[in-house]
Amino acid sequence: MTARVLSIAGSDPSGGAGIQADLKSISAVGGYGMAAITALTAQNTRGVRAVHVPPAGFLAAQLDAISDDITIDAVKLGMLANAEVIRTVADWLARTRPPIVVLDPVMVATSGDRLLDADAESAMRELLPLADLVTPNLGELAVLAGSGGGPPVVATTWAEAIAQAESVSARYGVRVLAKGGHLAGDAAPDALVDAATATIVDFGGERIATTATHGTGCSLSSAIATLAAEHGDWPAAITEARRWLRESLRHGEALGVGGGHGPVNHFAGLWARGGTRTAPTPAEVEAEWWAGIADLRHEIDGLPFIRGLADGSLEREPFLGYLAQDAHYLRDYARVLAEASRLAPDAAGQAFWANSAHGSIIGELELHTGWLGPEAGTAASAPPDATTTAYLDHLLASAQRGDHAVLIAALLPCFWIYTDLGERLAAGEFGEAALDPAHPYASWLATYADPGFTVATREAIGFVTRAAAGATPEHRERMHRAFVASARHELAFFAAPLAAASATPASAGAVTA
Ligand SMILES: Nc1ncnc2c1ncn2[C@@H]1O[C@H](COP(=O)(O)OP(=O)(O)O)[C@@H](O)[C@H]1O
Ligand SMILES: Cc1ncc(COP(=O)(O)O)c(N)n1
Repeated sequence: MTARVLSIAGSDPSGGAGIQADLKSISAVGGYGMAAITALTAQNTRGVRAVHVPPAGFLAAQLDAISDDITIDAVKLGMLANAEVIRTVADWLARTRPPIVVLDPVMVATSGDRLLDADAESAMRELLPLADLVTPNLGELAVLAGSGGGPPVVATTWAEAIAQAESVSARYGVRVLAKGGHLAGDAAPDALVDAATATIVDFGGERIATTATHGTGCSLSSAIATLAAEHGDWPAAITEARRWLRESLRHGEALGVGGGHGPVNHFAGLWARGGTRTAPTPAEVEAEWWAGIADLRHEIDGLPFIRGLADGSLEREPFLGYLAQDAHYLRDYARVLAEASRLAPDAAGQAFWANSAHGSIIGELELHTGWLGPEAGTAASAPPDATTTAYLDHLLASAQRGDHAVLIAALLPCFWIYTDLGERLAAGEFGEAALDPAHPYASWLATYADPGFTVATREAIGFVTRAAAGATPEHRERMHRAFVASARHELAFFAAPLAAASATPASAGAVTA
């Protein structure tokens, strides 16, 4: 299930920190993001120019509006601005008890500007026990570890930072993620410290050379809240959030946002892995693929073979020659359908393609006991011609490559084009003669319009278009190419019987797999 995550934080109009960063981070790691705004800042990558804190009552109204309606799986707390805001949030937390609360105790921006009133630090301490995890940077950790008496002593070594985190964890009964982003040196370690279980989990990592560190704390805490809701395990959530943040940090500068500390690229990984491209629905694939072979279908409709078949004027010799090639075709088509069954990813597909293989070989046998019986003569015993061989080679090669989705795309035109032709012949679209019981090929035309075949074709279209809709764009394109190649072979196949008598259509000569 998608974690529903609420950020309660300030707004950064430059989009790198605050709720803007939170929503991007929650989305990037797979959550549904919500945001209740505590404060508005006027800031960019260089610094904070002004802060406006709306009345706390309005924050309470935002929070209640959400919790009255929506199940919240995790809360991330960011900039809380002042003591009144903190108390409003604390009240709401005490009433609603969200299952996961991650507190990023934002006090000072990367630029050095204050984001929390100095007199609100004690209110922040009261909030700590309501959190499951607090994620201070070194400066914030020093404030929380201090007594509030003298000035905070910021850790200069990682060992000092861990010691401060242990004392904060023990004093406030909260897990602490100490963050080493502001440490001097080549390392940027973090550590999860839990005094209750006396455990420290270290997350090592070299420092990434970049100026794009605006909003790293916001982004990390939001990602951890989301992933903790999903995993139910803190170290696993932190490990994954850090891996994602580090990938995003590496691509921040390339965004070219601002002249100061720029944002990380929250979606760098998703974009690189194809995340910006939308997927068509199966119905859209069906419409696009069918429209894409409209010219080929139109050419098939106009072939002398199809016209002669429809009006009954087609000579017996080329008709039987066509059936003989069809018999050769069906025999190998059945083998390729069987291979599609073997490669099918699920039982439904396995059953469908096996059943189709059976139907195809039965069709071939019926041709021999019927039209191509012993009295049919020489046309019926012709070996596979070049057109039949080329079509079968395309299908057999698709089977050999072992990609089920591409294979069933190659198999589809034979279902689809035949069914469409059969339905339109039976509807009289090619003239009334095709409906005459005295038509010389009446029984053959009837097999085209077989309702069972129509049902199978609908199913085949469903299997192929669902696979295409779920495929990557590249994979879908390979499927489409195999589909179009087969449609071209269909045209050539219908053109071949009369190819000697009439000119070969231009596109039928240009068949490529
Ligand atoms: N240059 C960097 N290279 C790698 N990780 C970094 C770098 N800067 C910050 N981080 C990581 O970003 C997260 C935020 O850390 P930090 O900068 O310490 O907090 P904040 O953004 O709250 O000031 C931590 O996981 C930290 O390790
Ligand atoms: C609204 C808002 N919230 C938080 C931060 C801190 O982010 P960082 O310390 O990573 O710059 C910020 N700059 N603005």
